[in-house]
Amino acid sequence: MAPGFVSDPIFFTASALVLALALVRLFAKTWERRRSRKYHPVAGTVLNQLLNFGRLHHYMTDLAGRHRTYRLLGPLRSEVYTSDPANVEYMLKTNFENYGKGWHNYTILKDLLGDGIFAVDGDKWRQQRKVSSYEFSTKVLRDFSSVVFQRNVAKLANILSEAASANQIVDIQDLFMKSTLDSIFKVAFGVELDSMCGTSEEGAEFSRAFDDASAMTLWRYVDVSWKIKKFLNIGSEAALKKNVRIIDNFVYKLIRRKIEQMHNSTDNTSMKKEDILSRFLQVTETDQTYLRDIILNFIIAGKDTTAATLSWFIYMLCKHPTIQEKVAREVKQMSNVKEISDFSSCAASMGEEALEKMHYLHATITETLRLYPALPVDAKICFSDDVFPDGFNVREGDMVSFQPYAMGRMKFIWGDDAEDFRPERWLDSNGVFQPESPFKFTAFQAGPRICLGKEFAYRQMKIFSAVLLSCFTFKLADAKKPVNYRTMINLHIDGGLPVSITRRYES
Ligand code: HEM
Repeated sequence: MAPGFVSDPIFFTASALVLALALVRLFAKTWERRRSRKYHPVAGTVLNQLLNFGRLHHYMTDLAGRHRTYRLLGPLRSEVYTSDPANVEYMLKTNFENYGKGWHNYTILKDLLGDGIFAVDGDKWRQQRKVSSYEFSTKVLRDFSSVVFQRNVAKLANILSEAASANQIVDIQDLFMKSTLDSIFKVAFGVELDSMCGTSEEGAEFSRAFDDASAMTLWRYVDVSWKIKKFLNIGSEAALKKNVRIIDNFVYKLIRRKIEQMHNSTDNTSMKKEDILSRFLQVTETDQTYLRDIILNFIIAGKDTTAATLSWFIYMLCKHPTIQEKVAREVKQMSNVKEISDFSSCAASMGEEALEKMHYLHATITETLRLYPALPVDAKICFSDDVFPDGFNVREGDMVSFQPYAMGRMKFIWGDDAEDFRPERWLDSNGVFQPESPFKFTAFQAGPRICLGKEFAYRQMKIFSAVLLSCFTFKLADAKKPVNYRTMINLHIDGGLPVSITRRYES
């Protein structure tokens, strides 16, 4: 037999030994590396979130006060929560590609939001972002939406004026929800819903179903048994399914009507440019499910966020009457409204030029968003092992969230008066608004996925508040009743905001 290495027992044993040693060293090194990795402190478990569900953001703020970044352990994954601006910048911008909605968020959000911009990553996101950003930057949309906001706030002022005459208490949050729903429907889909004046029972049913479905979708983040419930069609999942059916019926009807209008229109070119839905219809007319998803995402973006912020804004002004007066004085001065003859002409005086001069109003809205951000927590999934700027590791599959609500209350970010409502913190010595880093003031997110409707939202909120504060003063109907949020995707006031209204003008 020819001498062969394999048949030599000494050589064989030596090779096996070397290989075994190399494997042991590799294993030891990997183990050592793993062991020496530092992870953010564990502050509790997701069970604690469940137990604190009704006061979830208070609970998370308490934890953030103890650890800038912390972990909560869960049965399936670890959850990392950060309020550190350096970490936020890293995940939203520096290493953007490594943090996204991921499969986890997608499965939770899918039943309500489908494949809409809020739920997806990658090409689906890029395509919707591109078309929507173009639409939002056009002057046509800006001018058209301002007119819609002015018309809707004039309607709202009429309702409030009647309530003032009758000494009636109104739920201002409910009215804001309806008027912003009307506005977004008109701007995005060219449809007059008129839910504010109550002419559409169907619209009211849709709005209710949408709110409930949004609360049940958020519940999935803390309810580990949601998939079983969905399979068995029981409890919150059965209710979610029912609400989604109401939403779908409404939206599909809207899409079919729009397609019909487009087909019947003789002047097809102008028809196609009219609203955001028409624009998307040009891209993907046949896929109605995809259109349904796009629509619902715009509704959730445009309705709840703005209405909730306006409600907290009025709440803050009721708690701080001197600030309410100061805003009203600035609005009067900058808009040149001498007396209120009718609400439509008052609204028409809130043009872009006048609004731009209202720095104190801008600061007061921004201060509201600092303490009451419409999206209190924002979760991403980490796609591969990573190290945050604070030196701690995050693992592939971890859910990583930044927390606008908790961040707005952190002394290490805003100073000792972090919890005080103080619009002046946003103004320089000449009273000019000074923006903050979006990684510190995270209400609109930051980086490539920063809110697309930020300018749109500010314009709507400024037009609404300028008109309402020119015409009325607001007081809490019951100053002793505690005001809290309802835990859901957006930060709504639980049970609404009942206020009494007095006219600022002679009737
Ligand atoms: C006070 C009002 C608003 C606030 C605080 C706000 C905040 C936010 C936040 C935090 C995100 C990131 C959400 C995520 O992680 O997916 C976002 C995204 C977005 N917002 Fe807003 N938003 C407001 C109003 C609006 C309005 C009025 C519109 C449009 C009508 C709008 C359109 C969008 C869109 C399309 C996105 C998705 C961007 C993307 O993923 O690329 N937002 N907004």
